[in-house]
Amino acid sequence: MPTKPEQISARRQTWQAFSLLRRAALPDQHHLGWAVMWLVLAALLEVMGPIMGKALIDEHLLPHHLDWPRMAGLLAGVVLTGWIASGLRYLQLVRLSGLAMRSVMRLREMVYTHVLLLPMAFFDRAITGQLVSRVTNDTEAVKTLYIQVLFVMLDSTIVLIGTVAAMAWLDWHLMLIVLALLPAVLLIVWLYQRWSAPAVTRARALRSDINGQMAESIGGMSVLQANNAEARFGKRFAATNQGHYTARLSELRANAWLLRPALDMFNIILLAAVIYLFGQREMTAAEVGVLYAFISYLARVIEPLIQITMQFSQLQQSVVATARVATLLDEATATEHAAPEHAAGLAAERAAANDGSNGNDEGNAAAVAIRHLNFAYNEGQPVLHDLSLEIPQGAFIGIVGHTGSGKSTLLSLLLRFYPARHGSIAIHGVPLDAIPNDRFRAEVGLVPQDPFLLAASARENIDMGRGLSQAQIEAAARAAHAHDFIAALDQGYDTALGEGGSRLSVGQKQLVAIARALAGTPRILLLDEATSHIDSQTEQIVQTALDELRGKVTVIAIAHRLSTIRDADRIIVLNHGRIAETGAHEQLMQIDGGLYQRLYLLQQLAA
Ligand SMILES: Nc1ncnc2c1ncn2[C@@H]1O[C@H](COP(=O)(O)OP(=O)(O)OP(=O)(O)O)[C@@H](O)[C@H]1O
Repeated sequence: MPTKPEQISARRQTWQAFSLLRRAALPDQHHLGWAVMWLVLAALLEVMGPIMGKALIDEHLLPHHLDWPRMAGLLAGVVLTGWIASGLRYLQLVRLSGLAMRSVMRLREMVYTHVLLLPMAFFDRAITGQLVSRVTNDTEAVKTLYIQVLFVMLDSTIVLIGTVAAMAWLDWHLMLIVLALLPAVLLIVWLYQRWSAPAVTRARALRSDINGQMAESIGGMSVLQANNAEARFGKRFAATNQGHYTARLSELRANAWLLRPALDMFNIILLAAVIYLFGQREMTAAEVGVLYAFISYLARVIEPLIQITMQFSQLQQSVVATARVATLLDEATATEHAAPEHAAGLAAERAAANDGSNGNDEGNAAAVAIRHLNFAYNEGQPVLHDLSLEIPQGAFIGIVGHTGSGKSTLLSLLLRFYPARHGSIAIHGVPLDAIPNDRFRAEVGLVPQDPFLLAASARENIDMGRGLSQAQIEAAARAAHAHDFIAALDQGYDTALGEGGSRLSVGQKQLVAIARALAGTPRILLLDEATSHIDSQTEQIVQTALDELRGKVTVIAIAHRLSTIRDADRIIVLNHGRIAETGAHEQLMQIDGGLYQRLYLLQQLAA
């Protein structure tokens, strides 16, 4: 029989979830073994209690056979088995909870580290909220899977099997009658789940809406308040919140009106049936003990059945969530460029080449050499066409062009965010993909359009975990003209800058971002529209900082504001992914009707 695709995917998800579960718990394997052993022992002891109770009643109380030491032994047995079982359950829970928590911790670390290594292309299609939810909520599902689902199921199954076996040993006729009535429990739980499932799904969806609305409102608070939309948003939130409340209420109603009463009623019916059947028999002394044991066992049969059935929907949800984490972990990470040995090999090759003075050594090579570069994000939609470009070391290069002309794409390729498959890019004479990651990141600095400051101190924002000395941090801040305003903050470099650097002005944030890039002493500095959001005065400061870098650092700056790159050694004008014009400002202004001239005049007019 052919297998349906959804069956395959459900099976694949289950397989993915359980293999991830195993991977996360691998270092704790021995705890798992102990937890199962405590669980089995506790269940067996719990089954033994009523058997000893029965012996006490049958052999001593009813026949008035007062063998005190044996009676005390049996009584102690009843009490002790219960106590020891509780103790073992505690031990099992400690082992299991520890294992589950550590598995979640390990998984979170795995997911976070993996996300950090993913290629930029992945983030083009990723949704931030969903990724965060993978790291926080979905990894938590692993804990649920261990503690709530698998162990409750295992526990309930062991208790059920043990209890049914004990009942069969006591009176197998009666056991069969009890078993015959049990499918009714399954029917009740099934009905409950049918009734409550829509409410559970609705409540879950609405809870995620509540989180979403809250995040959206906080993120866009300025727009929200500026548009006087507080009341409207408040109303929308209240409606969602009310919906969530109603859904939770229906879920609880299903529990209160159907599940509990029906099960209690069923318990009573079962009890009545057992008592009635005993009533039909000739009551011997032995029968009283069996009756006591049977009554003790009844609850232990129904409860595990409810637990097992109730866990199924939880199991399904946890498997789906865990499989989502597994899929994320299966995403291929960005290429790890040139392993250290390879890098050492390259360095040796280059040294040998230098000795031979072939003229293409790092010292003389262009800072950036691009040859016949073609690039498309999506097959068939080229963004860059046959681009060739040579940038000498220490030059200041401006890149301009209309929106969508490919400026940021070129920068992304220089930053190795995407692989350049057609054509080549070399930095200081070495092809991009032959430069080891660490060296590449040290050599190329980036100042993005959005400075992205951490909710940390000015020092930490410049250092970015590189362990730089105060002198290095200060030198970078001075070079970026950020030192004076940082030193004037109440705690200087140790001042917390607030979330997203909220304590600083937009221009100041950008200067901190420049300091951060310079702190790594890059040989090439890339600026992606770093001046587009700042005032003219700060732009002047940035220009001065860039001027001071001339000859020392190769600067490649994309700028919408042409004043930023007016003084560049060379300006490259991109048009639909091709180099349309190139030259210094004065040269480009000579081209009548040229793209640069038009862009410049338009900006002059606007100013
Ligand atoms: N991640 C991406 N996935 C698919 N297409 C993209 C992606 N980024 C940019 N593009 C497309 O590539 C083309 C060039 O975009 P790019 O961002 O490089 O232009 P730009 O010159 O930097 O524009 P702007 O000045 O507006 O930033 C555009 O058509 C854009 O739609």
